Order: sequence, then structure tokens, then C-alpha cells
Amino acid sequence: MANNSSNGVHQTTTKSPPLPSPLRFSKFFQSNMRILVTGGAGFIGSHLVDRLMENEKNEVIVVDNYFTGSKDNLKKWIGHPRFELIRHDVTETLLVEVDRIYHLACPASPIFYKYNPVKTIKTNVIGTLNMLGLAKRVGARILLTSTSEVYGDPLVHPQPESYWGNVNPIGVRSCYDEGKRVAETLMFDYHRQHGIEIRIARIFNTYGPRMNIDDGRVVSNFIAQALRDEPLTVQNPGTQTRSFCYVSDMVDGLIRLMEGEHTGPINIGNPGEFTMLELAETVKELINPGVEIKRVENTPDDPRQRKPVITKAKELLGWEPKITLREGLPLMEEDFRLRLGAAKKN
Ligand SMILES: NC(=O)c1ccc[n+]([C@@H]2O[C@H](COP(=O)([O-])OP(=O)(O)OC[C@H]3O[C@@H](n4cnc5c(N)ncnc54)[C@H](O)[C@@H]3O)[C@@H](O)[C@H]2O)c1
Ligand SMILES: O=C(O)[C@H]1O[C@H](OP(=O)(O)OP(=O)(O)OC[C@H]2O[C@@H](n3ccc(=O)[nH]c3=O)[C@H](O)[C@@H]2O)[C@H](O)[C@@H](O)[C@@H]1O
Repeated sequence: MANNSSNGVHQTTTKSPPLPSPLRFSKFFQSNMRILVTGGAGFIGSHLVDRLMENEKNEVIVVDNYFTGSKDNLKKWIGHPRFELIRHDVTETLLVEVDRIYHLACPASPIFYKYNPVKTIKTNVIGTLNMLGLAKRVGARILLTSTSEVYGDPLVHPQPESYWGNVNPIGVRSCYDEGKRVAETLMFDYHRQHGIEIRIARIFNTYGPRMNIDDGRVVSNFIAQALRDEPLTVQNPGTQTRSFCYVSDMVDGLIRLMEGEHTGPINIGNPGEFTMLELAETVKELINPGVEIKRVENTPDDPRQRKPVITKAKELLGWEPKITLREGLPLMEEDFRLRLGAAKKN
């Protein structure tokens, strides 16, 4: 086990952050907080935007290239005076004046991030560099949505933030997991070298309404399959585990991290751990008891186990998840039924 005893506070800097734009101190400037959400048209991003827009002091700017996200996820905010939506690819520079940057832009489903791996790594590396450059120019605080995939196929279980991980640097998942690891490195280098205020969330598998129906991730696959009366495809061996966090809990954790005092990295996830066979059985029981469960081939480098240690999130952010898998699945089922036009039997 590679253990990092210097993780956390010792790696931070005492350098002052760059000054915010002079506009902040202008007597005509409204007291609103201007918040940029990259990848805000995606699954987690659009829920985050909903929550941020509830606060009348917030102005929200979303940039997205719509690779896996869609305007539909933000339709209720389009035209709102405190909301702006920009078609933009984060691998290109962006000039906006903001106080906070939630940097989510990156395809998250393995099917999509493996589709164009070179683009995925550019998004993670060049995209994060561009957002850090922006943060430096305007004195904004920036939060990166990193991932439990930085732990790779973990040899330590459950995973604390101090674990350095077990990642294949040349595998088919590396564009994503090594990409996020470099993104974390860039965040800390900008923090130490330029005093940028950074926050890093290591997100564990998150699910909920608005996931793409054909997203390819396991929860959306199983729910869509159950509703279409198609076999639930459990990839071998079926004993691999994941810990699933409902999206409203995730958004709450991200906002607490952004507004708190700690750089992270901090794991944000639900420690309830399930094998993929258990997940399939639960979906079958709750949504379609008649559906078949079918075993299919897995993909290379699939992590065998994953469960977050969330002591840091609890102690430093006062955060822990509230929604169990059994409570969250029916909420997602409702949304999928509406979108698939699948009425409830009985
Ligand atoms: N959902 C999860 O379980 C999970 C777990 C760990 C980390 N994360 C991270 O959280 C973030 C959001 O994940 P999600 O589940 O909402 O995924 P998603 O695919 O629904 O959202 C990603 C968004 O980023 C946009 N995007 C992709 N590349 C871009 C680019 N180059 N320029 C501009 N926009 C771009 C997409 O169009 C999409 O709207 C990602 O950074 C992901 O790595 C998610
Ligand atoms: O939370 C994380 O940190 C990462 O988790 C996921 O990656 P992964 O856990 O591999 O997500 P899935 O594709 O949903 O796979 C989960 C498990 O379900 C299995 N699976 C998937 C799909 C399916 O139809 N059947 C099935 O059994 C896979 O073999 C895997 O073991 C996300 O897609 C990443 O964006 C995210 O960063």
C-alpha cells in the first residue's frame, strides 16, 4: 500500500490568493456571487445549477459542449435573468468574470470517455489548465470534480483520501483516471505556486434522475432495462462492488466543500456498498420482479471494489449522505418512466 502521510493540510500554501476583479469593490457592483459551472448541462451539473439558482444572490453561467449533456436539462433556467448558457469547449480558453468555478466538464460514463480517449485526456488536462488560468486571472475559487477512479483497482478497502491508488497508466480507462489524477496535480500546483483557492471532491458513483437513458452506467442501464422488460446485464464476475450516492446528497456535499475552508481532496460518496448482482436483484425486486438477470462479459481494468471512507467529509464539512439506495432507486425510476413513456403496471 502506498500511503501518503503528507496528504492534506501540509501540502497547502500560505500564499495569498490572487485579488478578485476590481469590479467586486465598485460601489455599483451588485452583491451577487457570479458562479461558473463547466459541464453544467450534464447530469450532476444540472442538479447543481438547480440548487445554486435557488439562491437569489447567485448568478450562474454554464459552459458546456453538449457532448454528453443537453440543453433540455437546463430548460427551466433558459431566459432567466440570473442565468447564462454558453456553448463552449473547455479545451479552448474562456474569458468571463466570476467568483466561483465548479469545474465538472468531462464525460463520466466509461462508454463515453473511452469513445474518444485523446479528447477525454485533453478535456481533463487542457480543460483544467484553462479553468485554473481563469481562476488565477479573476481571483476565483475553483472546485474540481475528481473521481474515486483515481484509486484505480484499489488494494486498500475502503478507500481513504490518503491512499495513492492502483491505476494502470496505459489502460483503456487511463484517459479518464490518469486524466483526473493530472487534473488534481494541476490544482495543487496552481494552489502552491499562485495561491489559487482550490477545492477537490473525489466523487463516488452517483445516480439519479436526468442520467442519460443510454448513458451506459450501471444504475441507468438496469433501470432502463427493467422498464423495457429487457434482461439486466450484469458484467462478470458480478461480485465487483460499488457504493452509490443519490444526486441531491452529492450536490449538497459539493456546495459544502466549495463554501468550506478545506482544499481536500475529500471523498464525497455513500459508503453503502453493493455487488453488481445485489444491485440487479434490488432493481428487479423494486421495479420489475419478472425481469431476467443475464451475465455478460466485462471490460478491461474494471475496479473490483469501491467504497469511500467519509470521515473527512463528516468532520470537516458536516456532510453525510441521507438517501439510501432503496430510497433513491424509486425516485430515478419515476423520471425514467416519464422519459420512456413506461406506465406503472398494477
Ligand atoms: N456521476 C458520477 O458517478 C461521477 C463520479 C465521479 C466523478 N464524476 C465527475 O463529475 C462530473 C460530472 O459527471 P456527470 O455524471 O454529470 O457526467 P455527464 O457526462 O452527465 O456530464 C459531463 C458534462 O460535461 C460536458 N463536457 C464534456 N466534455 C466537455 C468539454 N470538453 N467542454 C465542455 N463541456 C464538456 C458534457 O457535455 C456534459 O454536459 C465529471 O467531471 C465526472 O468526471 C462523476
Ligand atoms: O464513481 C466513480 O468514481 C466513477 O464511476 C463510474 O465508473 P464505473 O464505476 O466503472 O461505472 P459503471 O459503468 O456504472 O460500472 C459499475 C459496475 O457495474 C458493472 N456494469 C455496468 C453496466 C452494466 O450494464 N452492467 C454491469 O454489471 C461494471 O462492470 C462495473 O463493475 C463513472 O462512470 C465514472 O465517471 C466515475 O468517475
